[in-house]
Amino acid sequence: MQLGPVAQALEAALVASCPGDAPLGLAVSGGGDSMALLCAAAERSGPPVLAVTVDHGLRPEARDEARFVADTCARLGVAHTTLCWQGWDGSGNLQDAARRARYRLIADWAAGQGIAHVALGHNRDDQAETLLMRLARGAGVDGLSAMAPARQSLGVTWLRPFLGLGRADLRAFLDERGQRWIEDPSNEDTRFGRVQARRALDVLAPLGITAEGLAAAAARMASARAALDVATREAATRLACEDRGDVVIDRAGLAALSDEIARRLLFAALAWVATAEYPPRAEALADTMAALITAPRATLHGCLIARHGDRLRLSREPAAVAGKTAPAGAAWDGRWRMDGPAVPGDEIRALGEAGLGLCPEWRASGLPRASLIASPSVWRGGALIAAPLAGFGNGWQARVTTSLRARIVSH
Ligand SMILES: Nc1ncnc2c1ncn2[C@@H]1O[C@H](COP(=O)(O)OP(=O)(O)OP(=O)(O)O)[C@@H](O)[C@H]1O
Repeated sequence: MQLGPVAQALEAALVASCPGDAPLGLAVSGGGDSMALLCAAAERSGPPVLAVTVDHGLRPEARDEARFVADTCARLGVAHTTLCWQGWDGSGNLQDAARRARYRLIADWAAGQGIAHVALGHNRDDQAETLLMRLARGAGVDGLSAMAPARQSLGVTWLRPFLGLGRADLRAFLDERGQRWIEDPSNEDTRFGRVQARRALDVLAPLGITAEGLAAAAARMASARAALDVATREAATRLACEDRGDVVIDRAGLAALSDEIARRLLFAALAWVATAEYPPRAEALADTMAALITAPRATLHGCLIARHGDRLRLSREPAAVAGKTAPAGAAWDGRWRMDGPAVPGDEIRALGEAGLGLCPEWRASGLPRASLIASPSVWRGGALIAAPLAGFGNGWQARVTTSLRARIVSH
């Protein structure tokens, strides 16, 4: 039997990225895109398919929507789970927090089910609208890059089989099957940037600016971004080295790089040292680098950047970690682990000025004072037990669990 474009797209994505016998997770909100995903996956003969819906508890209808997906799954013979999110602490952007929580909840669910691949319903129109919204914010290559058809994060490979299909194609596929979907009322709310972008696409059509064309441009941006990542990794290998959690960069080499690669290298180094999810703003970085022409040091993004002869050293800013604590067995400041003879109640903290004063051998470490003050140390009540980077190991070792290189993949 000839497969239609929707089934074909799913098939192609699975052949490209998912082993033939692996179970497949589906993130199904009940909207047209993910309902098409559900129907197409249910029609395949192959390994088991499991669907999941996140009820963010933010709209009264959300519970009914999850029920609608569950009922449809029952009819199609697909196992279904609803996950509830109650985690918003009221801080930050609600949409962003909900989105992150959704991915986290789905990833945990997938791990619990032994599922390594989860498909999402994003389509070509989403891609084009995102590009327009990012253009409005003056985004560069990274921001204008298309979503990847397959991407690893949170221990899951996320698949987006429908990036080459339009929203209308997916709805037509559902109509053919008499399958309903939920129309999100916010899709008509012109206060949302995405809805404005959708309307703008209609206006742009006479100029020949189409979702297809914009999606193609976004794909080229993604390819350019990948090339920039390679160049940045090469620059990092040549010019930068990790030194016990700090990054040391050759200043002359950095100055000889193109602005774009220098910025990317510094972004990655700052984000690695500060375990920050996002890099600092480009303007803030430019101001800081200009200040460092005359000033010996500057702070940015929770990091201290200091000139040491012909090198720049990026280290954690002591003030940024002064109040951070973690149990001895846990990660500290997002990237440090302390291994040693722990007893219950032992705590990891930044060494601090006072702690450094208890480490007479610190100069032998060769690390600057500021790096050591921000370095991890073990405390038992008020007593310093170990400060491995400051020459007071006492049977303990400090190790960084991430790498600068891994940070230089901007997506
Ligand atoms: N509540 C939900 N439960 C399960 N899956 C969901 C839910 N919301 C969205 N998804 C999945 O994510 C896909 C994209 O949805 P949507 O465009 O609303 O996400 P978004 O908030 O824009 O996030 P992104 O930044 O990933 O695009 C859907 O097609 C579906 O596969």
